Amino acid sequence: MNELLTSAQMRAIEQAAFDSGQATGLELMERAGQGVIEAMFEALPDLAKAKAKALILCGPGNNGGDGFVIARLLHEMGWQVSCFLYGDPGRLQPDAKANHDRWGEIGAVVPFADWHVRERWGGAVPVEQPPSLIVDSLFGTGLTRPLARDLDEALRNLASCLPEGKAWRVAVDAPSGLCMDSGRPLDPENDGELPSRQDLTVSFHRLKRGHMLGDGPEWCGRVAVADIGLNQPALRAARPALREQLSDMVQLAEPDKRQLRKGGEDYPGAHKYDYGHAVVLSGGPGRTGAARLAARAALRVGAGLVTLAAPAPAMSECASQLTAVMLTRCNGAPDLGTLLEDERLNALCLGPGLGVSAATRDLVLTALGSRRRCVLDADALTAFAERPQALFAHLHSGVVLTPHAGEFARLFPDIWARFIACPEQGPAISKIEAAQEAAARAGCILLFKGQDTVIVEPGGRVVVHAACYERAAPWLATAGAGDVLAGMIAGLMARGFWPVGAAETAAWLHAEAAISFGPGLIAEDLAEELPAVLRASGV
Ligand SMILES: NC(=O)C1=CN([C@@H]2O[C@H](COP(=O)(O)OP(=O)(O)OC[C@H]3O[C@@H](n4cnc5c(N)ncnc54)[C@H](O)[C@@H]3O)[C@@H](O)[C@H]2O)[C@@H](O)CC1
Ligand SMILES: Nc1ncnc2c1ncn2[C@@H]1O[C@H](COP(=O)(O)OP(=O)(O)O)[C@@H](O)[C@H]1O
Ligand SMILES: [K+]
Repeated sequence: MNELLTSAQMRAIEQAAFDSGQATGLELMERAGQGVIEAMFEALPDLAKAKAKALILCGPGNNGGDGFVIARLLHEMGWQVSCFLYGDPGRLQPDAKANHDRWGEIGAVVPFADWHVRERWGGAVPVEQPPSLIVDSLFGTGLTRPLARDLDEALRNLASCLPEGKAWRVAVDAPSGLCMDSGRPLDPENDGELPSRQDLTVSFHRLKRGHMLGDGPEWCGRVAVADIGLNQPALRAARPALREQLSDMVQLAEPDKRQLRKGGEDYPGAHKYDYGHAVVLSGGPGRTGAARLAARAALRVGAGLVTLAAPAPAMSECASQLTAVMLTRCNGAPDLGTLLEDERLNALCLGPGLGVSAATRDLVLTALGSRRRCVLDADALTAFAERPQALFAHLHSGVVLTPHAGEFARLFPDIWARFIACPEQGPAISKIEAAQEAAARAGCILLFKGQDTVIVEPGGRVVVHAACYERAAPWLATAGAGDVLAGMIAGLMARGFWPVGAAETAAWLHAEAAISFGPGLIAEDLAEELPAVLRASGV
């Protein structure tokens, strides 16, 4: 249930269900409509108390078909329902047509040409009372191009007649106009501003990528997933073609709680060296804070030992601030080489506060040459902005790069340019494809930061940590939060986590610590919140 589907994967699952006789299209559509009704009354309890008047906007595809089911079911519950169709009833697909006709026995279907939004609900003389619920059943996973100008205008009119808060807005599967593979509005004319925000978006079977990535969460409002009775494991087992289509399934990040636990049945009498020894490289005087944040986080996440390696002039500054974290001198790449002769030092973190310089590049290349597991963040990335290839040539599968958007743009300018170009058709390139292409080029694990953090292992696991909806943690947008994340990944790698697993668990813990601490969070609080988070998650 922790998967994010593409539109094509959802269609493939649906097709496998038809082919295997698990369900018919009409059955799925009925369950979808029922699922929206149940989800919306559960998620929006005030809706039941509202004036029972609904406006259902149906589109030309199966998303519109779901809308006709919703219209009928709401009518059966005693709601007063108006149903509108954008599209030609004669060209509806059979299932949508069947539900259109069933609704037609109950009420009218107003064609788009007769919407006249302003005359109906706006201006000084409303001919009808406004609805308390607007259901967006125009386009779902089938959207491949921007909304037509006339439809877009009508929806914007409607939004201005019935602004947010005047009526509940529920989207069926997707807010119309949003590319569900990327979470990016297909809306070049309006700078990605869709006509309206939804209060709730009800997805079917699983979440789609667009619900969690990019601007998706902003336009979806909240999300619920309706079970429409598709047995994915059974379909997957029975249909080799489907297995293939679902092989690159993206997962939502989860912590590896078993591996996070210290001691326990597998390992009751472990020694501190059994949990590894992480080394964090520090910048010079006045620039040691970032590395200290990372080092403390590495220790809190459970590395057995953590050493901060600082240049001689910064030693006293560091010494005055450190207790459990150890300190050693490292005046540059040769010193790091000597330090790494101790094979117990098994995970490295370079970048926070290190400075953008040739010295940083030398440190990075020495670290990479040692083949230790390694996190490269911040300045360790920016130092290679002029010649990213000089970095990529030395990366290996034990390395995790943790760029934010600015660092990503410096290392992968061509991918970045394609990623930020305003999409005119779907499926638009998503942060997942951008990260996959970058990770393949770099040849190591890539954690692309942001509210939607994407973690990619080249040719392997793809994980998304989306800090949205109930996992929103806007307080993480604070200086030093990224340094803490880098330290946590290094600490987990020291403990023996595989790099991609370390990145996934760290991304989850990092956000969880922010959620647990709440507003007012600063970077120092993140590591200090970890014990509470670990305890609460049963570690
Ligand atoms: N896949 C499944 O398993 C299920 C799908 N269902 C519904 O079916 C929807 C997908 O249906 P469809 O594939 O028919 O697609 P949509 O109903 O989302 O879109 C209809 C069609 O419009 C065309 N189109 C795309 N962008 C357009 C634009 N901007 N302007 C005008 N036309 C445009 C496309 O040809 C597209 O196929 C889902 O979102 C969901 O609501 C549900 O009935 C339940 C089961
Ligand atoms: N609005 C947000 N919601 C959730 N997480 C966020 C948000 N903004 C930033 N983050 C997270 O906070 C961290 C910030 O890292 P970074 O940009 O490197 O900051 P710094 O360099 O100051 O440490 C990243 O892990 C990022 O994913
Ligand atoms: K929709």
